[in-house]
Amino acid sequence: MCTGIRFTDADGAMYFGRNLDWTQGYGERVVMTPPAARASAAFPRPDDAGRGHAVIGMGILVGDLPLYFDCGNDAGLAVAGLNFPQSNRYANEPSPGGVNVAAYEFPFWVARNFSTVDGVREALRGVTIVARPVNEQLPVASLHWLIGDRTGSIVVECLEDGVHVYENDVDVLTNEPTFEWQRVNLRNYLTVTESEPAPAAWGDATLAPFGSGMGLQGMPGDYSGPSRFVKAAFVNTHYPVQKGERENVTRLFRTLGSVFVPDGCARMGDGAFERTLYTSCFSASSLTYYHAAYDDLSIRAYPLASCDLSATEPVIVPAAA
Ligand SMILES: C[C@H](CCC(=O)NCCS(=O)(=O)O)[C@H]1CC[C@H]2[C@@H]3[C@H](O)C[C@@H]4C[C@H](O)CC[C@]4(C)[C@H]3C[C@H](O)[C@]12C
Repeated sequence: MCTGIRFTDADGAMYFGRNLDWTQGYGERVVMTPPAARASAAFPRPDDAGRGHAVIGMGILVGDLPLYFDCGNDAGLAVAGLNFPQSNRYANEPSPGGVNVAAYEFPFWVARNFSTVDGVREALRGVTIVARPVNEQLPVASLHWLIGDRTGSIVVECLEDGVHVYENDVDVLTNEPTFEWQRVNLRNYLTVTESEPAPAAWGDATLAPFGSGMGLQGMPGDYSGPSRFVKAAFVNTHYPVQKGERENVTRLFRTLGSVFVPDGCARMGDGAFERTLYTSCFSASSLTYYHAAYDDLSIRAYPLASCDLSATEPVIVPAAA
């Protein structure tokens, strides 16, 4: 399970974040890729030459290649990959003469080369996303992606008939099934409300609400993809707009906290429990990546401005003091 969200503050600046729900980590760290770094691309592409956006996020380094789970860039664009194992169909082979991107490099390709969701949407018309493993130890991960900037967010899914790009008017993504299904399913919950219900008359009996929060009776509380989608969509679209970095980071962590997966509740087929290994937040206002791990309640900040942007290869970023 994983959940991604996006929203904007009172000044229109974007905050973007995710819960990474899984059984084990991959040795991931906060990685910053400076503008001048050259990372080897899986396929020859016009964007190979020259500089790109500075990118910061959670990932692993394989040689000179940053494999991001989620990241943001110096233009305020952010992207996150979430598990999508049943519906996902990447292309098996690259398309000759076209722009090909391996699934493992997709978040980096997006954050490296684009400044806006509009730019990504436009570019994706001609892109093939290819099922290519990183190496023998790191096979293909079946994912779909949430991509956001100050104007909104899109979801990218590879289905039977190719790459789909969906406008995301609730700014939330979880896991299976498809985004289209999850968006239609929200209509099952249109009667849930933040308001306290009025007392009801049942014959001679008057039934008074127990208190506030009862309007959400019927809101699912389990940890499945559809249930987390509904809950996160409700909270994300009802949380009052905030002003200020601290207030918006709080908003992001509290919203994702509403779908946080504690240990012992979601067992996988292999017997291990999934839990929210970390929650991250990218602030496009301050260009800071924030991170909190499952067993450490403090939120650590990694400002892009504190990184050595003149470096020539991706670097692991220590938390700011
Ligand atoms: C497992 C992660 C997604 C978490 C998630 O969505 N959980 C939901 C589980 S469920 O469906 O609801 O059961 C994904 C997100 C990013 C993925 C990683 C990134 O894509 C980077 C590389 C890519 C390589 O191909 C595989 C290793 C890997 C290091 C990936 C491992 C794993 O698939 C990650 C960490």
